[in-house]
Amino acid sequence: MTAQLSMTETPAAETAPTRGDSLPTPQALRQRFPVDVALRECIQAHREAVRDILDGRDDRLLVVVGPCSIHDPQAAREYAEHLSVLARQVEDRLLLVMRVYVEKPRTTVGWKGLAYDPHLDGSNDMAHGLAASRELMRDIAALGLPVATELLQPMLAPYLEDLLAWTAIGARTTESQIHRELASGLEAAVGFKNATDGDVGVAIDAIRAAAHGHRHFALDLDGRAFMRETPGNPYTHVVLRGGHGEPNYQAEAVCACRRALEKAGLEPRLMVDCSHANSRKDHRRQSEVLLDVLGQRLAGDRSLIGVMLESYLHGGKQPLQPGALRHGVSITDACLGWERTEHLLLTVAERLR
Ligand SMILES: O=C[C@H](O)[C@H](O)COP(=O)(O)O
Ligand SMILES: C=C(OP(=O)(O)O)C(=O)O
Repeated sequence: MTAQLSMTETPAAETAPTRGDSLPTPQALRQRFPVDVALRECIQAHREAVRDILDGRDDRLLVVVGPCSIHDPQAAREYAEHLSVLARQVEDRLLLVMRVYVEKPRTTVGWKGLAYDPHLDGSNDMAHGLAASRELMRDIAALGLPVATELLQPMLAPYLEDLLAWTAIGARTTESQIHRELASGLEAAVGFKNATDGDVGVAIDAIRAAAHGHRHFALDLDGRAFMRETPGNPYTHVVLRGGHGEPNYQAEAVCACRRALEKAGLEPRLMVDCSHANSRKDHRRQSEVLLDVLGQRLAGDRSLIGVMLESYLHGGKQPLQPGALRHGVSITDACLGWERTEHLLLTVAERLR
């Protein structure tokens, strides 16, 4: 049995946190990778376009598409080049927004993303990771592509939020008050995933919480703690991602979600994530999910405002073995390859015409 320690007996090693390297402030990185007036207007236009879809003023389908995670900024740039060409080809029916996910929530432990460990070797060079993340997002926005990410660590928001057109709060954090507060102050629209066990109620609660103004603990652009006052974010929606291996993209589940939103007095608008439990983690099944959702939409369900796809230059995934990585293949969840993605989105756009 372990004896209880009194406060004075607590060993120093247990109380003193380990200090690592200091990090640049959000302001320093914003100065290093600035957003000029033209780009600010472009990002503003991207946000407006997403809001118009959420408000039903624009009947295009919102498509959040891109790698499960970014581990190689060069490959992500290549992907963005392809996507920006496709975005123009389908822009009459689809609004393509690129997933630029630089943080990954893990079920237990694992690589946590470009912002944390950009060299993929456990060195956790976060100063470089933050810079690489901001620079990449800025370059992608400058290509004319709206940028989406999942905000996981609230301290990262001030480094990136001025670049975002759409943000996810993930299945593991939708129930977190801290993430709902964060969402309430974002200018980008926010999709709240249902929980990993499939519970959609927590995402509906999150929408209500984020619509409210909050006062919460935050860091300002100079890295100082302050009390942040948020106006509340009316541009939020549910993202159905399935749960515990069971999908929830079929008409019955979509209808149940729509009814639950209406019952709560909320706008019935939702996105389907074609990956994760909806594809039963088999990337090839994302096409099947997307085509089913398209069928529901064509049958008249206008609450389905968008879809999410995990897609990269090449299909599948690979283990993280530094030095032996294949170019453009995911090191987290398996993705559709570019050719299949392009064919699928051209088909969807055509059918929506
Ligand atoms: O989208 C990515 C993963 O599903 C999520 O980050 C959890 O990953 P893990 O279960 O491999 O840790
Ligand atoms: C982690 C993700 O999804 P979820 O939160 O649904 O697991 C993701 O989209 O990368």
